[in-house]
Amino acid sequence: MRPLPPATGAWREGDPPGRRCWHHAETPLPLESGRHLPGVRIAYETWGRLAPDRANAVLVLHALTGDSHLAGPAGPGHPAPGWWDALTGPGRPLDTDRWFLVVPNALGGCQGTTGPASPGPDGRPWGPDFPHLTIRDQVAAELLLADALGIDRWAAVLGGSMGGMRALEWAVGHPERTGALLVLAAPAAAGADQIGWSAAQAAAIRADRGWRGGRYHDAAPGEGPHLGLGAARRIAHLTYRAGPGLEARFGRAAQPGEDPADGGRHQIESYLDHHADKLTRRFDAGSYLALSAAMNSHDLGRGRGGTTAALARYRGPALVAGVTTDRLHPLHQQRELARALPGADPLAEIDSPHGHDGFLVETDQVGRLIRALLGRALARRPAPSTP
Ligand SMILES: CC(=O)SCCNC(=O)CCNC(=O)[C@H](O)C(C)(C)COP(=O)(O)OP(=O)(O)OC[C@H]1O[C@@H](n2cnc3c(N)ncnc32)[C@H](O)[C@@H]1OP(=O)(O)O
Ligand SMILES: N[C@@H](CCO)C(=O)O
Repeated sequence: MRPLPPATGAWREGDPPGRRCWHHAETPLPLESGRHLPGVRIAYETWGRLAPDRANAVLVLHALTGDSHLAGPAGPGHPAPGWWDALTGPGRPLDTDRWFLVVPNALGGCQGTTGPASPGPDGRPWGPDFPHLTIRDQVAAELLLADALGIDRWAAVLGGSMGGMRALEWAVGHPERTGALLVLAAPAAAGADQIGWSAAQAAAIRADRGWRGGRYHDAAPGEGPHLGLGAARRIAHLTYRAGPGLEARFGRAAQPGEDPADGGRHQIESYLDHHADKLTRRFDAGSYLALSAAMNSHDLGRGRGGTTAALARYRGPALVAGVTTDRLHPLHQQRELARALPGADPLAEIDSPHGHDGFLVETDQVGRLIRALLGRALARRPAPSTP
């Protein structure tokens, strides 16, 4: 058995609290663009115990503004509570008595992993000089983390939205290391509609005077591009929810204490203000743009002879699910994935009025899918092994 490399999980001066960090210091990470990213740090968290044969490791991949905090409350180092908290723990779908869960913050992110706010080669924040990233670059970094942890093959790789894109790239790019695959609310390739919504959000950020061409990380507190990021979140949040669901929830109702006939807000306006305010307190605008660009780069078929040929590379067990009311990554995109993946079950539908965010909100339904997929992963494990 290979020992864990000594640097793994070591806390270094400057590392964020509440996470383990792995530093890939030896060589710069080669990127799809031809550029190289030096000094990559991956922040990650784990739950459960790695079995002696290392066959129970499951990689769980977060969406655009998520991070490594899969479960647990908000607290020092964790600006938000765990995004699948209800699904994680002993006896839960992500059963920590059985599985060793590894959750990295994506490359380009802002919760510990190297991103635009991280120090660049001159010691100052990268800002606009941070290299363009693709989903494949993010997976390349996660591959290095897997190597550092001594995990040759994940029992399963799971993810939703941007996490689903990375899960798909793991399966297609590294099928021998992907034991089973669960993809939620993600497409085989980003389409015009998604790229268009993303462009509107990027324009909102860049229009903010505080953006300063992306060189705002040294600005005084409160002088960053918060207004632009907030506007981007409002646009994005509408794509994460469904029109009829918002209609049923808010209709034309006035925010209590305000009168829309006299310049006050409707409830929906206040609700979007709230989500914008929350995000600007926990997220970096440069990361938002870098990760959005990575999502726009997503195309499984690029350089692989097209989507169908790419998906045929992965023959392991797979489950693909979409949300019935998702207007960002509509259900037909997941249906195409389920049809083209040789080992996939028929498309699973998450029945929800909440739109794209259903993969975060509908925990009962998502939990059943995770149990089904991990049940198949368990059946494929080479030999019994307890953590
Ligand atoms: C659970 C978490 O916070 S996850 C944190 C990390 N986040 C991620 O990884 C993914 C990003 N997260 C998200 O996208 C979202 O937070 C989701 C999908 C998890 C939110 O799902 P829901 O809980 O269903 O959100 P919902 O749309 O009902 O919004 C609830 C919030 O809106 C607020 N709200 C509702 N109506 C109004 C209104 N009229 N005016 C102002 N605020 C309002 C609620 O008070 C609540 O505030 P809180 O989140 O600060 O407690
Ligand atoms: N609401 C989620 C969905 C993105 O897919 C997020 O902010 O990460």
